[in-house]
Amino acid sequence: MNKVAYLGPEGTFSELAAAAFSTTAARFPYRDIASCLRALANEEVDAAAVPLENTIEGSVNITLDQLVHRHNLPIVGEVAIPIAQHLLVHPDNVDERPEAVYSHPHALAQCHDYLTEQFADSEWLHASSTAKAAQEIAADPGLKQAVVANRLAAKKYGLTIAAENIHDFANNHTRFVLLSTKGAHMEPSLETSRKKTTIVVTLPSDYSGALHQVLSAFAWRKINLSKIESRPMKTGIGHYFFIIDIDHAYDDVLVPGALEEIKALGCEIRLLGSYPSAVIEANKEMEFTF
Ligand SMILES: O=C(O)C(=O)C[C@]1(C(=O)O)C=C[C@@H](O)C=C1
Repeated sequence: MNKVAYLGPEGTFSELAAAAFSTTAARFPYRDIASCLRALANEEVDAAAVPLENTIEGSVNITLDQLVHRHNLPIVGEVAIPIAQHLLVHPDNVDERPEAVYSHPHALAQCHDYLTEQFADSEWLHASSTAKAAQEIAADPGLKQAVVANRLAAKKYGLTIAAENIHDFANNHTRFVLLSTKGAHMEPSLETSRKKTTIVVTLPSDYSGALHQVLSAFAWRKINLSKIESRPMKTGIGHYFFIIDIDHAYDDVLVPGALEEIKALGCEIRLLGSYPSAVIEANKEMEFTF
């Protein structure tokens, strides 16, 4: 893989994930997740590294919805990386109380308890990414705002860490997926024996027990599912599809039979990918490549 798109600017968690997927690929920052996926669809890049789910805040809906409704971009790898959120301030403002806290909405949500305790009276402002907030605050000390971002962003934009590890739960990880239409794959050092398959299931119609029947096809074969989530089909209230993560490869002995059984029930199945899945533990230094 030569070029990988990520949510920029430099210093986001997405850039850390892109570097974890490949230490050699050139990293290309984009202004939002939809632009990363468009760049891949338009073949400006060979791959995109985008967040899918966080242990504290849950799914990144924009990624799920873009993958289901807008594109046909296969998932070729997954890595869960540790997320340590810090409070950063401009070095000129270390002795002042910040007038607002600025960051990506997911980062603010991961620090909700801390921010409620420390900054209940301040405004919490949304940025397009953690590093974007850091970049803007670094450029204008007059703003007197604090930023929630990682250590890499502090270093890159010359901000001071005023408080460390402000996320509300210790085990904070975000799952990122690598998407590619060009046969890109993740760093061999990350490859584990764990394989996962993600499918989108649409039920034929809303009748009692429909989802139960789908789940039974997995249950009696003892196929473990690691996630099931309903998302709106965007066609009307009460219309949902299900995104299901299966803890096995697509061609694993019992999986094809389960999927055939679900199709025989009249369900539509779309494969989003079958891929190796890795976890980087919290004690591993993530900024090693920068
Ligand atoms: O803003 C960033 O640094 C990102 O990479 C985005 C993002 C997200 O979308 O959840 C990624 C990981 C963290 O959970 C917080 C923010």
